[in-house]
Amino acid sequence: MVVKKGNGIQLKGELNVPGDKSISHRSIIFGSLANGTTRVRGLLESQDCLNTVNAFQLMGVNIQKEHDKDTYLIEGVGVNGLKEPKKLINCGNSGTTMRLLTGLLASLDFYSVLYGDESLSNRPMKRVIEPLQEMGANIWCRNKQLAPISIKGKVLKGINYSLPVASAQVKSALLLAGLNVEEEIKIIQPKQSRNHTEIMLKKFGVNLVDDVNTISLPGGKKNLHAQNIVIPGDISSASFFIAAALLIPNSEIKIKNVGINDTRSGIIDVINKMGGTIEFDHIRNAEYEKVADLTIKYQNLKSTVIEGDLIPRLIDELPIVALIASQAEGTTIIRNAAELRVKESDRIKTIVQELGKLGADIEELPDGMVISGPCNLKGGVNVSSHGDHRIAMTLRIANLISSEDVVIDDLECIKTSFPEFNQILSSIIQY
Ligand SMILES: O=C(O)C1=C[C@@H](OP(=O)(O)O)[C@@H](O)[C@H](O)C1
Ligand SMILES: C=C(OP(=O)(O)O)C(=O)O
Repeated sequence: MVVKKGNGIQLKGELNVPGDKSISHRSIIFGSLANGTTRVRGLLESQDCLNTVNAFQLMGVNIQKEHDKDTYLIEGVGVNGLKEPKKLINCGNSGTTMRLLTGLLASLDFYSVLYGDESLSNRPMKRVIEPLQEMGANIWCRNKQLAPISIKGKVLKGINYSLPVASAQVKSALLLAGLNVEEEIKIIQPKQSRNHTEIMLKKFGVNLVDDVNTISLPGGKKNLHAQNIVIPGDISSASFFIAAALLIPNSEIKIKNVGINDTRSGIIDVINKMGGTIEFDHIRNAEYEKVADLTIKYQNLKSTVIEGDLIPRLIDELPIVALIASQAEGTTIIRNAAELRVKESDRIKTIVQELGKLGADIEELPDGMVISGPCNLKGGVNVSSHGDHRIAMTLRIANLISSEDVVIDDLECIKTSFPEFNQILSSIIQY
């Protein structure tokens, strides 16, 4: 039995994680499309979400932070009130910004161009472009599948579409296009993916039928009514601290106000399957999204199998789950997760490569990985985040449990989703 290391440190205390990234993007989008002023508390001010804010400002929406307060005010212009942007829209590193906007802009009567950084320029866009073209959209892009994307919006037809992959971004793109369509939009998903768009559309007063794997948006122009939104803490950001507390001896932390929507809480199920316990307090419903305070203590874990319906419920957490598995007793298998290959990096390849350099027993599968533990992470090497925020944060936690220091090439990319990551981590480390 290998002894897990915390290098003499432990994690203690209470913390809050910043607002949920998926819900933040959607608040900006629906707030901009509503009639009236939407107030958003706890918006995630990460680079990805700021790119969405900039996009709507370019299309004439007044979005401002209230002086000295944690609240953004969005003066909605109505579904047809956006103006043609005079500049190209920079989506940066954000797949959510690019895919959701492609859907929305396909049905609005003006010309626009979306582009992104090198990583985003290599991520698949055919998955949104193809069904939108089936609805009649005018969209052009590089090699018929990659950004930059040019759109000349027009009146679209309805669609009855079975998604080939369980993607919340594709589902949301079609629903956004559907806000301006006279016919029904019906989407059948192979597995349940995050449902924040469905929840928020209903909150803004749109009549939508959402029956687990079938979503129907009736035809006709929609009117969205401005709302007050309070954004829960992001469980994907929390997962790095959850992992650190589970793996570092004598740790005990409480993460307050975390969103635990069932379509996002797969990591909790996995920890339970590994024999671990996370305590939930003060479970409540904030604007249709479930929220709780989570207490996590150091504990011994065993291996498990992660597959099937669980995968979309923890897709962004799989890099940090791989690190947890490297410290659990036995062989953990992750499969049905080929989607990891088309994120900010090929996350199967990058996590296997980088945790492997630290000494983890980890192998690649075409659609996942096999990890045996517990293993002593030796560290003492240079590793790369590959410019991917979730790989960077996983390696930062791996550094805490490695015998020798790990040098990570690029930590700047963390600002994509979690600019306060280092500061919050430092605040709970005790020596
Ligand atoms: O809709 C969203 O907000 C997201 C959906 C997921 O992507 P896919 O839709 O590609 O599965 C996820 O990985 C991404 O971080 C955010
Ligand atoms: C995949 C992610 O985001 P996006 O697709 O929006 O770039 C992520 O945040 O891990």
